[in-house]
Amino acid sequence: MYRVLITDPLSDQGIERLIEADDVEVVKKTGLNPEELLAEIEHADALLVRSQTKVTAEVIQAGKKLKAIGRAGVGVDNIDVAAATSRGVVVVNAPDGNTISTAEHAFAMLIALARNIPQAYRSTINGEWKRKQFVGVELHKKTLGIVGLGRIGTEVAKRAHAFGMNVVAFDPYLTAERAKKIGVTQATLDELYAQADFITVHTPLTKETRHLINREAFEKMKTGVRIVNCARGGIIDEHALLEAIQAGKVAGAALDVFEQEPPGKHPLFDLPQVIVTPHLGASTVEAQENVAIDVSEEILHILRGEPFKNAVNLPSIPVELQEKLAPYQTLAESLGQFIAQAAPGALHALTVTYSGELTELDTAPLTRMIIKGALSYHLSDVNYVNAPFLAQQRGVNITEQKTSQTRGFTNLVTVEITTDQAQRKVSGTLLNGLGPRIVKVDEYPIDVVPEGHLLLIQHLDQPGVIGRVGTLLGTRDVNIASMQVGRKQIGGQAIMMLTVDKPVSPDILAQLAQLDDVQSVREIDL
Ligand SMILES: NC(=O)c1ccc[n+]([C@@H]2O[C@H](COP(=O)([O-])OP(=O)(O)OC[C@H]3O[C@@H](n4cnc5c(N)ncnc54)[C@H](O)[C@@H]3O)[C@@H](O)[C@H]2O)c1
Ligand SMILES: O=C(O)[C@H](O)COP(=O)(O)O
Repeated sequence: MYRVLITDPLSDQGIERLIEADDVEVVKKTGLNPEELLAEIEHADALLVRSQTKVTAEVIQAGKKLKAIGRAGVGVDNIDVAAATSRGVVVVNAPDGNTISTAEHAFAMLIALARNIPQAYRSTINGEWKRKQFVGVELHKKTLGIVGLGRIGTEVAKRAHAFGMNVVAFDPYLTAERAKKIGVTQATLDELYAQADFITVHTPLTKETRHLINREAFEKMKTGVRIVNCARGGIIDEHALLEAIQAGKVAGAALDVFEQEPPGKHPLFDLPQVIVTPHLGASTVEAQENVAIDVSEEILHILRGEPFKNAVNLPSIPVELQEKLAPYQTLAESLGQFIAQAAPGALHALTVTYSGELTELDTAPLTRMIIKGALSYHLSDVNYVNAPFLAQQRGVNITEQKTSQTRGFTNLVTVEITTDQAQRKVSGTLLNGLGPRIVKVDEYPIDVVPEGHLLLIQHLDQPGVIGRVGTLLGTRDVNIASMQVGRKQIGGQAIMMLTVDKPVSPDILAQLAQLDDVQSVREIDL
């Protein structure tokens, strides 16, 4: 039974699939203080949050069974993603479900700002009738500057067009083709500042975007510009915004998000030009249901070991590619496990070479499986998420390459490692209908199913050596299920690969290594 802990308010309809799942126990505990969260997380297999819960490294560390963190929404800045990655915890979000709601909210804020709606409302219900004071400006024929033309920025652009606005956009990843398709003028930030009557930001909060809109930026803007932030507090320097409004440079600002949330009594709130909402961008019935459904499904997939798509700390793999790579996963992982056990010493470098039909695919996910397999021999907490991170942390040099040399196989994966004591190579293939096979170890051709208990023995190709190995194992009650011998030339270096029915004890391994003409013995468990 998987325990899924939910610590922020989520739509009940949205989490129905989790509640109905036979293998899941849902525990809803909102408003936990940090100590309570640390206590609860200890028993959770998955954690589901919105933007309120701060999922710190300490929380992730305390989650001894934690496999997944689901964010019912877009921004993951309340989650220490790096800490999750290093612990092998998958972080998934729901990037699409609240796009429309947030774009509509940003547009609502834009109109409210242009027409002083919140200020006029407050004045009117207080018994005043100040028609002159609340004269606004039209959006029609004005220029809207959009900083960050992703999902939400693009939806805002569409709405701006409907209102007859010119749209200029800055996004470092915006191509000329995409700008043309959306109907926006691509601009540098400085050009955008110089042209825009309204500026709305729709970027994530990152090192680059923190205080992107600062004092220098305000200086480059038109006098009378109006600013909207429904993305993240911190993208706009609130202190610089306050000064720019007081100086008359900025005519008004509409803010849904703040550097500190909740912001408490903020100096910006004393300015009549500022209108605010309490982080409501995604707060619609529809968006909350969408994101909760999306993230619940993702969590179920992760817990059940099924494919999932919106991982924040894993590269996304298109479904068609997932389907093509799926049959190779076992081969990839077992080649990694095999090679790590075949070579003694600390791993320095691992090179994977793909050939045959695999050269046409994006093989990065298979390399990840190989790294996982190789590291799992040395480390206990390695998984598909943290394997490349752990390899990098330990200074292992990973190389992936492709070659047209097929050596007669329709597909071939070769893994070569260098440790501080040895260098070894193993090649495997996926035989149509028969599954994975190891077809070469170093330069010796063999044919072995990569599973169970294997003995890899390096020896001299001399009469009697095979018999001596067989006799020793037999007398020590170790049954040999299969045996393969590979050699390059008669009487030269050779390898023996045995599949045995049970693990072989260290003293038997030591005795095997002492036999005449036997040079080395490695036990490999797959
Ligand atoms: N107020 C809310 O309730 C609410 C709701 C949903 C999303 N959001 C926030 O809105 C933001 C955007 O969400 P989205 O779904 O559109 O994300 P997205 O990833 O689709 O788009 C973000 C865009 O920002 C661009 N970008 C990144 N760095 C940039 C930079 N330095 N300058 C300019 N552009 C840059 C990216 O290229 C991308 O196109 C996120 O921060 C998200 O957390 C807020
Ligand atoms: O990044 C998001 O998805 C929004 O900020 C929504 O946050 P919320 O789930 O706390 O409303």
